Amino acid sequence: ELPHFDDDPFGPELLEDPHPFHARLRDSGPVAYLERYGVFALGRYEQVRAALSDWQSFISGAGVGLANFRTETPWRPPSLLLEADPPHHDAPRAVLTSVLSSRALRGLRDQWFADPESLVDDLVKRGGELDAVSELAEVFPLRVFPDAVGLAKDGRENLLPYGSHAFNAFGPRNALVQDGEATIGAVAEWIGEQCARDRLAPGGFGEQIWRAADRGDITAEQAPLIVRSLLTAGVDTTVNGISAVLSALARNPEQYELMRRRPELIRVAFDEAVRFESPVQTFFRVAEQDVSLGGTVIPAGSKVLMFLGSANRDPRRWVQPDRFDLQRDPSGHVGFGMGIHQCAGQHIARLEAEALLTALVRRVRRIELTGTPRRKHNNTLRSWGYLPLRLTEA
Ligand code: HEM
Ligand SMILES: O=C(O)c1ccc(C2CC2)cc1
Repeated sequence: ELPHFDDDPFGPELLEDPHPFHARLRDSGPVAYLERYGVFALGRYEQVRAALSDWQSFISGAGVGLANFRTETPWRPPSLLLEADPPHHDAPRAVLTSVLSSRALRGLRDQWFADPESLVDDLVKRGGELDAVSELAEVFPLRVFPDAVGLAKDGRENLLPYGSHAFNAFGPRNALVQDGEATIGAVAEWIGEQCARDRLAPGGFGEQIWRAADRGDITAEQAPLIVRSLLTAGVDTTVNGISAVLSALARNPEQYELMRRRPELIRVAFDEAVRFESPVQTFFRVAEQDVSLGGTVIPAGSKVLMFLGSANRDPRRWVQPDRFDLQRDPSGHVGFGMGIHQCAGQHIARLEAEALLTALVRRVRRIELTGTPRRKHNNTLRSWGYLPLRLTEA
């Protein structure tokens, strides 16, 4: 018998603390049904990974939020990657894979590693007390990533509000979405303008996407939408990934010590934080045809909600999943997704985190919480709004 839940995963209680619900969902069975939204729910690693990998049965082209694009008008033209299936997905994906490849990022490594050194130096000299969200996690990505895309200097304050709204819009049209709708018009207009070729600095990721259109790899109509993907997915995610790793290190000082002794663990630390916190908590799919999963037949046309955050803490897959542990191997986590839609920007995210953590371990002996952190609620992002820390000089 299919377990039914009337919990609201997009309500304030579960956005504040999803873990008890995730445990009930996982323990209820491989597939469940959320009555409030009329969608199927996957909480276990095995089924989330299966749905992410089977893109023919679980499609993205009808939207990866609650809205079904077959019956509802999207709030913005659909993404050519995230909200597309093969074959339409193929060319835009190939272009971004090439533009954002780890080889392509080698040129950025030196300047991205230099930037946070001055930032951390200033914070430590100032006594090391800070709100790590507003003074670190929201600062560093917004200094390096827009430059790498080739954005103009002014108007960048639109990037975080745009991303927050886009991530809220994957959920139901609750208060979080309605609050964003009041101001998103001007913000979305600014974002759209920045995707035009003449706004993008030569050599940046944006202009490289336009050059792919010159080569005929994609069309000139597709180019600005692919740039829009970078602006939508490239900022809020890394801000929350960085907050997540700083929060985890502050709560586990012995892990920070270990990372200082063994800097090769820096890259593990970020992926372990992405597994542990799952900055991107959920995504939907639509069943293309009747599909059997975990002993349940999911009828064609159904929306399926994948709880990435729950899968990343499934004790059926992870030993002591609720521990932030730099000596585990976090590979295989679904925090960046899995399969053909797996995060196209994961190398960017890892490089930003590696740069910041490298600057920290050099200058800071200890990171500790100095107050009560506060969450920032979003329908899709797991996010800190306030993270009071003290950085003790090494
Ligand atoms: C900690 C940081 C990040 C996290 C946790 C994250 C998470 C994810 C996840 C879960 C997906 C899969 C979506 C799905 O399966 O429907 C995804 C896809 C994607 N991400 Fe990331 N992401 C991060 C950073 C970035 C950055 C920095 C960029 C761009 C520079 C980016 C661009 C994209 C794009 C374009 C896709 C769609 C790929 C496709 O559909 O083929 N992401 N990301
Ligand atoms: O293509 C896009 O616009 C896009 C928007 C949001 C994401 C989330 C998963 C990081 C990915 C892509």
